[in-house]
Amino acid sequence: MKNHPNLKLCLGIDPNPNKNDLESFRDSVYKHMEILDFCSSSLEHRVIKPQLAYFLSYGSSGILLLEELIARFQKQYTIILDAKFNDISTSFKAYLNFVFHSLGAHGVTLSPFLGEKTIQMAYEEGAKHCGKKARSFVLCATSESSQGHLSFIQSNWKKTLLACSEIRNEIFQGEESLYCTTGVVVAANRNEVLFSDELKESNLSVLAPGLGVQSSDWNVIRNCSNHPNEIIFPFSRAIFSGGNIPIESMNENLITIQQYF
Ligand SMILES: O=c1ccn([C@@H]2O[C@H](COP(=O)(O)O)[C@@H](O)[C@H]2O)c(=O)[nH]1
Repeated sequence: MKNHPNLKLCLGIDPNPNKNDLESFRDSVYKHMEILDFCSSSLEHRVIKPQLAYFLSYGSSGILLLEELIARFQKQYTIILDAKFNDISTSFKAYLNFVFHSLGAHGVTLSPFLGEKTIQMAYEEGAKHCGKKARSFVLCATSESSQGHLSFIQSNWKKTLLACSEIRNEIFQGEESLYCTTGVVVAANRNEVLFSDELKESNLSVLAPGLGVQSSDWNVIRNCSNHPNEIIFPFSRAIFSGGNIPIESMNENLITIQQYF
């Protein structure tokens, strides 16, 4: 990590206990928090990515726990809510209020399906609330995607990159210190996009999920060491295993992964 400041390890918060009850979920969330407490001084880049779906599945009790987690770690960490939100702009504004105002997260993942206006809103709202700490990521090339009729959605990834970088240039008008707040999701197993000239020239920040349990080739991290973009690699199950393993094992997993950075 010290040698490659563009590469950032992100702790993915996906609490998913084997037992399907609120008490087990709460225990799992608190185990994640224990590691976050422990890491808040030792990790060089402190980025976390809570997956909204797991919290939502416990209704209002899950959301209360998410609020607690974000309030507790908001200062030490950059918090990206993995929610993949979008809607028409009036409704999307309410999603953004939830992320940046009610929760106090620093960024969100969003779908580009409804067009440029909502991407602009997400990038602007992030910078307005969190300045340089903001990070919002538009889905571009995901770790799972259609191989059938719907593959057209992602086959135009170059246009997604172009749209995002043009929106960023338009919003920030050369204020380059804010460029890092705007990004795209390009999964770590999407080499054709991750190592493309288009992505490198875009200067967009990259959220690259898909390592850990989804792929065993963690060398992609080292292969990115000369990449010009900021690349954030989230690891969830490979560290926390949904919260189903002892804290000591989580720590060991984290140490193994850190060696790749
Ligand atoms: O393309 C994508 C976009 C998002 N995700 C999310 O990232 C984590 C991955 O968890 P791991 O346990 O590290 O595999 C999860 O929350 C996904 O919803 C993704 O995997 N791929």
